Order: sequence, then structure tokens, then C-alpha cells
Amino acid sequence: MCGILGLLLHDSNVDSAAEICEALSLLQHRGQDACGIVTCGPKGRFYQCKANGMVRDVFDENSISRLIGGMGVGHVRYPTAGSFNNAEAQPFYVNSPYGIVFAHNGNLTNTTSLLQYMDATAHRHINTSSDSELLLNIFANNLQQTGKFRINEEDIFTALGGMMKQVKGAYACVAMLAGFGIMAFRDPNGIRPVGMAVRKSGSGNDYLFSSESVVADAGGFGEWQDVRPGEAVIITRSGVSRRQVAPPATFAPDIFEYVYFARPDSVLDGISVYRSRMAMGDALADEVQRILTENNLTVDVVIPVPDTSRVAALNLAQKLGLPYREGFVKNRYVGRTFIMPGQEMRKKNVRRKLNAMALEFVGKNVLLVDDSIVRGTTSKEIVQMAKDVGAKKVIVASCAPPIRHSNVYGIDMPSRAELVAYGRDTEAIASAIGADLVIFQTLADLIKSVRQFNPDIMSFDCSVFTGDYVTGDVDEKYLSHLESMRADNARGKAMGMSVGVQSVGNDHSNGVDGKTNGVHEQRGSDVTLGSDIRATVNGSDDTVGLHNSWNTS
Ligand SMILES: O=P(O)(O)OC[C@H]1O[C@H](OP(=O)(O)OP(=O)(O)O)[C@H](O)[C@@H]1O
Ligand SMILES: NC(=O)CC[C@H](N)C(=O)O
Ligand SMILES: [Mg+2]
Repeated sequence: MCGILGLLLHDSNVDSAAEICEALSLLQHRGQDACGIVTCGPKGRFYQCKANGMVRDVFDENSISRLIGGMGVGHVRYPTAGSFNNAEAQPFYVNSPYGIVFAHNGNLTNTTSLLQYMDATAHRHINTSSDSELLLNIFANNLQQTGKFRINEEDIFTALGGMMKQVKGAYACVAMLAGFGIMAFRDPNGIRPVGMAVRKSGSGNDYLFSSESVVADAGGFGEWQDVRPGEAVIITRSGVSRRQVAPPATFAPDIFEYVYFARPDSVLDGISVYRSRMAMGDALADEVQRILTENNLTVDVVIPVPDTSRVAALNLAQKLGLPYREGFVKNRYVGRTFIMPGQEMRKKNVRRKLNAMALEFVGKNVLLVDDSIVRGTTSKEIVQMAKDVGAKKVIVASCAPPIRHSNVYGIDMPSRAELVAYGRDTEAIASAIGADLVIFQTLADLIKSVRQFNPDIMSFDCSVFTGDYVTGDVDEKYLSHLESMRADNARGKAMGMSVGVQSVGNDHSNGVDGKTNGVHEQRGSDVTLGSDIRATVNGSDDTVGLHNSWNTS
């Protein structure tokens, strides 16, 4: 999952970077690996700062002050394709046509054929293994085909429509065209979220695109609207244009956004994440009661696994009339562990992040509630911690059903073998994490918990629970390929991602018959794009892309 942002201020003399930076920090929970901002200033020039790290580490007053311009795009990254290399930090930029900046949340599933197309037909160079850079170039290539000196909204809609025909997978994107404006679009299944909001500013409006509505609330924006699946929205100084650019497909927002990814104070596709988590707790309470009775067990206390499960755990405890206690205290300076790279780091950080308070555990049958059990990293550690401080019995309840399938749409769960529920029944899962009993929400209850707040949504992407992939192109061959490339134990070898190595480019080298050429090795250190040089100025003095009234000089 990544976070994407776009901001266009009515007053072009006010720089947008500080506000984008603030907003990115509100989306930090969606990606902790890298972040970046590109702004567009006078003469359509882009100003960029991006690097590996959290928002607070990458940006400071100095770097922000060098990001000039009243519109910009921001990104926080949680890698699901390519590597963790800083060359894949976003936003991405291409100079041709017109100067485009691009931020992507999601994951493409037909990158192999797209890369071939880029190489053999479009002759565009893809310099990293990132699917987002590829997506940008598909868009750019479609835009190029207009062949125009100056383009308009219609041309962009046409290019995006063409792109949506070629590309498969999940993508919610924000883009910016030099001197023109910002735009957002969403894949035809609407798997990943993005919405827009508006704020009065003097005689005009400021506009925001964001993955989550929490950013709009915090920035004083109102009238939040989700971008519709297959829709594109373009905002220029002259106003807002919206267009359905892809034919309607099954709308299937990812249910895992509600389970884990999104902030509780966001509303996605008309559904309050907070309310849906409360409902998950209520529904799980019934299942817990049923299974406890079946096993002739009683529980003394309900303890959430901070942070995400808190909301659901409180409702569950209330419904069962059990005490709710914060038995685990979270170190607020450790981020989310699930989205950290590598099993060793995840494991180490669960211990750094959570500490069990013995007084809430000693001699008790404790019910630990988590939002989900994925690799089992968290549950294995916390069950042990609970036992170490004297719990009598440890029962784990999960607000989501067992996860037994890979995610291919923007969550880094490529390998089934890494999932603790893969090939295990409930009893075997309990034994794998060391618990006395494990209780899972049923899929029907999970869907009901979310859908009741917007019955217009007929389906959700539940592929991690069911193995049904809504884009229709994901088969066993693809899943095995993904596993061989991205499983924890395969990554180092497959992607040259060892820390400190500036792996730039992929094996697909334009013009050299698919062999890696020497150019790639030289890149990454002295090339502006893809390096971690801060507040680097891109672009030139030319005025390509200064198309309309946005032109400031
Ligand atoms: O079974 P696992 O592979 O451990 O994954 C599941 C756990 O990871 C997440 O927590 P995380 O620490 O990422 O974030 P949180 O603080 O928002 O709960 C999630 O909330 C579960 O606790
Ligand atoms: N989680 C995401 O949305 C990742 C976006 C993109 N696939 C990347 O790896 O950078
Ligand atoms: Mg958690």
C-alpha cells in the first residue's frame, strides 16, 4: 500500500510543499520505506525531493523551502514491485511528452508484456524494476500519440482510456503535467482508493487528491468525493473535469483497507473505516462466544494488539461484557511492523514495539484481539510475551479470516508459503503461533461488517482470503512467478536489493537486445532522478508543457 497526494493551490504564489509534507505525514501508515514530493513552479519547472525514509527524516525546513510552486504531487512508498532501492522512490518523472510527474498506489499484474511493449514498440526506456515507472511510461506513450504541440483535457482523457485498456492490476494514481494541472485516476475495479476535496481560497478554490479522506479533514478541505473506478479527474486553473475513461467493471475495493491499512478516521468509498472496525468487533464477539462455549472455555480479559485492532477489540469486549485492558504498551516511535521489509526486521520490531504489562496477564485466561494474522510474526511474539508474563491461557481472535492467498494488488504478500494460515487448519495455526486457541472472523461477517455502511458496493476484493482475483488475469503461473521473484528468501538474489547497492534499471535494456548495458551501473549516483539528492531541480528553461492559464510567466 502506498499513499498518494496531489495539491493545487489557487494562489500560485504560495508554495504547496509544506502542506504536501504535512499531508504525507498523515498517510505515513500507508508506506514507511520511501517518500517524495515534486512541485511545479514558474515556467513549468519541477522541483523534486525524494529518498528512502519516513517523511520526518526525508524533509526538513531547508528541503521544503527549495520545493517551489503552487501545485505538487506527493508519495509515501511501501514497495510491492521492484526493490527497496531509493531509485524507486516516488513520484516518478518523465520529460516527454510535456513533463509528467506520477505517483502510484497499487500493483500491476501484466508487467512482463508491458515491458516488452515498451521495448519493442514504444522504444521507451524503463530505468528501474518499479511497475509505477512502467505505468507512467505507458501513460506518457499514449499521450505522445496525440502528436500535439499543446494538449487539452480531452487528449488526457483519451490517453488515460488507452492506458486503462493496456494495463491490468490495481492502480490509484495522482499525476501532474508541467504548467497544466494535476489529475487522479483509478483502475476500472477501483481496488485502491483515491478521492478529492476542495477548500475555499480567496476568490477561488484549492484542490486536493488523496488516498484517504483524513488528509482533507486535517487540511480544512470539504466536499470529499471518491474518484470512481475507471474515472479520471483533471484539475487546472480553469476548473475540474471528470470523465469515465474505462468501461464499467466490477467495483471491488480492497477489503483489507478496512481491516488494516487505512486510518480509522478515514472514510473510503462512503464507508467509515472506524465504524467498519467497530462492526468487525461486534461480529467477532458472536463467533468468539460460540467457539468458547464449544470448547468449554472462559475468558477473563480482552487485550488488543496495538494499534489497529483497538477499535474492534473494545467493541468485542463490550458485547461480551468482558473487561478491556491495554495489556500491551506500544512504543510510539516504532512504526508498523507488517509493512517493514524482511522477516528478521519485522520480528525484531514486534518486540521493540510492544511490551506486555504482567499485571494484566498473571493467572488469567486472556483473549488477544488482532485485526489480522498474516505471517504470524506478531501473534507468535505476543503469545510468547503473554505467556512469559504469566498468562494462564492465551486465545487469539482475528477480525479477518485466515489469509491463505497472495496479494497481487498492492500489499506485499507475494508468497503463500510465508502466510501462517497457508496449508494449516485453525488448530495447526494455533500451534504454529503457540496459542491455546485461535478464532477467526468468517468472511461473510467481515464483508457484512464493511458493506452495511454502503450497500451500493456489491463486492470487495477479498482475494487474500479466497484466491479469487477480480482482474481475471491472475493464474497459477503468474502466482508462482511472483513467489519466485518476491518471496522473502528470493528477493536479495532476484533483485539485487542488498542495502546500499544502487540498483538502477532492470534487465530490459532498450536497444541492447534485452541485455543489461553499462549505462545502468553508472546511474543512481549522479543522475538527478532516482538518487537521494534532496530538493533537486529538474527541468530546463524551455516552456514545453506550459499550456494554459496556469502559465505563470
Ligand atoms: O501476522 P503478521 O504478519 O504479524 O501481520 C499482522 C499484524 O501486522 C499488523 O500490525 P502492524 O504492527 O503492522 O501495525 P499496527 O500498529 O497498525 O497494528 C496488523 O495489525 C497485525 O498486528
Ligand atoms: N504499495 C504500493 O502501492 C506500491 C506501489 C508500487 N507497486 C511500488 O512498489 O512502488
Ligand atoms: Mg497490528
